[in-house]
Amino acid sequence: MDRSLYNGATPSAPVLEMKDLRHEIEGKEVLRGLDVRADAWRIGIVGRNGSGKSTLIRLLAGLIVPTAGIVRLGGHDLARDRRAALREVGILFQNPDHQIIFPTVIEEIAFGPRQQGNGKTAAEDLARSVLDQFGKAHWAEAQTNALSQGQKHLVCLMAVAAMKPRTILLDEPFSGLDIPTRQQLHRYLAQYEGQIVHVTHDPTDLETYDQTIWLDAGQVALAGATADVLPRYISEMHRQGERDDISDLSR
Ligand SMILES: Nc1ncnc2c1ncn2[C@@H]1O[C@H](COP(=O)(O)OP(=O)(O)OP(=O)(O)O)[C@@H](O)[C@H]1O
Repeated sequence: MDRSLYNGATPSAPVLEMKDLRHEIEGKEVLRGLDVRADAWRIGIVGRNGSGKSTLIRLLAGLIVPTAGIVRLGGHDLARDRRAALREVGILFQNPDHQIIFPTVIEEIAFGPRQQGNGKTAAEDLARSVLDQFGKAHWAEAQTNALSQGQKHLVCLMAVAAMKPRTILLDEPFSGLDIPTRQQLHRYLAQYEGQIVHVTHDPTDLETYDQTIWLDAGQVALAGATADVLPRYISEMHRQGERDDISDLSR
């Protein structure tokens, strides 16, 4: 893969770094002292519902400021350095309807490059080249509201890719999609030359990933090579599935 295109003058992946990272929401400590360093091109974040995954993704993207501690991506504190954020990071959320704002595909994809300072024609040229790269040149004038959910996800991915961030953060982007659509979107994602940090509770999403961080109740249960972390996560999830903690209202 030619990673030099993606703001990546360096051949190494951006480093995710957390030092005693803490975050409270409405008085509840959602993240409780995370100390992690991960530096692969493909990083997964797994954990049960409510373990703090989405909060961590928002902190990494700089969308929220931590209550205490340090969180950096590629050496940047993105909550404080919004210019770097625009260049370094793109984020894909679970629901594409919350992300798509323009009536046509080309306008949607050209929006990010416009925000980055490109003129209208240059931004549209960039958008067309991304559509071409994904084999979707014929989608340019399509109405975004007429697309299927899977197609909308792909438009969001292309819109993020058009900004060429070094890192794309994915927050459970494929939940609710059927298996063939998920497989196809995974193939498109695999083509991305930049770094991908993918939050999911589904370990099958991460089988090909290099490193995985497992969050449990706002703390790191385990972090390291996916080949080590994932089997232990799966067996613990099965063990917990035998119990009945769904009835526990303190979670
Ligand atoms: N806006 C909010 N107000 C109150 N509590 C919140 C808010 N956002 C998150 N929380 C709480 O913070 C904790 C972590 O939530 P978060 O969404 O980060 O977890 P998650 O691992 O992404 O969960 P899921 O897999 O269900 O999306 C949960 O207990 C949640 O109830």
